Amino acid sequence: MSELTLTKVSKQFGGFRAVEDIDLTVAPDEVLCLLGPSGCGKTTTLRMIAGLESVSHGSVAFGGRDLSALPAQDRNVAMAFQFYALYPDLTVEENLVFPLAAEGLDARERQARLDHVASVLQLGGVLQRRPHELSEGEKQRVAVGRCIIRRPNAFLFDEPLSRLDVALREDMRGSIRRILATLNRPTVIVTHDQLEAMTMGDRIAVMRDGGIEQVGTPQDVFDYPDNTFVAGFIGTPQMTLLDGTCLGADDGGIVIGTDHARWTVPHAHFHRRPCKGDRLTFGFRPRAASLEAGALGLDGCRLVLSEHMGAEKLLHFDWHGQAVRVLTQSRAPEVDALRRVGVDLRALHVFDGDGRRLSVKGIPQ
Ligand SMILES: Nc1ncnc2c1ncn2[C@@H]1O[C@H](COP(=O)(O)OP(=O)(O)OP(=O)(O)O)[C@@H](O)[C@H]1O
Repeated sequence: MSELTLTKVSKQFGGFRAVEDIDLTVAPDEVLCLLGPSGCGKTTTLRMIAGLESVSHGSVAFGGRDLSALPAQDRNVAMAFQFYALYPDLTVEENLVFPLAAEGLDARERQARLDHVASVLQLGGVLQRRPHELSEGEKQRVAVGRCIIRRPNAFLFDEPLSRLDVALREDMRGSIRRILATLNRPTVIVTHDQLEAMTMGDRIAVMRDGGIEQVGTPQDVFDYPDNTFVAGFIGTPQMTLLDGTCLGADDGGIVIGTDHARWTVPHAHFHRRPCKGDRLTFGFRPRAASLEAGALGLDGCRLVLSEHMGAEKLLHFDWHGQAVRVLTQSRAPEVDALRRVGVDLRALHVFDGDGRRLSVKGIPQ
């Protein structure tokens, strides 16, 4: 099976550049999630892969063969905007084999494909039912079946689970993931839901303003965001990001801080060392911060708001005009109470003045 490759792909709508110079490779056995805020170019990228939108520059290729000039129907790519869209008057079986109508397959091959899809998706018991007689999960599986029965070169999904309620979404994330793993075709899923991207993607491409900010495994993108955009976008609750500067160096390492605090961070923490006077951004996840001691201490944090999040509380502090978030199981202080927030140095992310990561990968989280 062939990999999907995008090389320097751009899309121009009149004077507006919706997608700019995107490079991506999706392996045959891989699920890649395009994740990003509204309007960043995810759907446009997917439509260019499908051939529903022409590329302004660059190429889309399968197994090294450039398909950029081919119309959608000649690309043999399955695109599902939603996993829904079943024909209400047809049975499950008829819905499933419908996409094969134009393929000119003989009856035996059609039956073999149907049997395979019904067994992979566990639909054998409902083949003679109509959509209104199905549960939501079964409808979803039929819709997936309609995509996979054609055995396309690649699968493209746009916000596949967005119409489902929360419980079903959770359930379907797992089952679709398992189904996709058996298909051995490059798969691209567009989503603005990071949990969906984290759970369904082998890798995530984080997009912003038509470009790709970072591509990596869910773990990598979460643990080692390349820049402050990815750091702030990935992870709920959001990473705390504080403005500061490099104050110089001493025997222990690089001294970083603000007007209100200074900390020495060992040289080994940096893959690129900042210079004295450089603007920096420091980041840490709310779960890595606590009201106990930590090498990196923020004295005088004033509690603004405490939110219950099940077993934990999310505490919103104001630290000299900067927002600091702490996720804790401890009792919340009173509003306006002053507390010291502590952060383990190993959990500290440091970015330069342009928002690019300076701290090394490999710091235990
Ligand atoms: N046919 C078009 N003509 C002009 N501009 C377009 C066209 N299609 C998309 N755009 C613009 O291109 C940008 C990217 O759109 P796109 O739909 O790819 O974003 P998206 O990341 O999928 O967003 P969402 O999550 O809201 O669907 C947006 O600013 C959009 O308004």
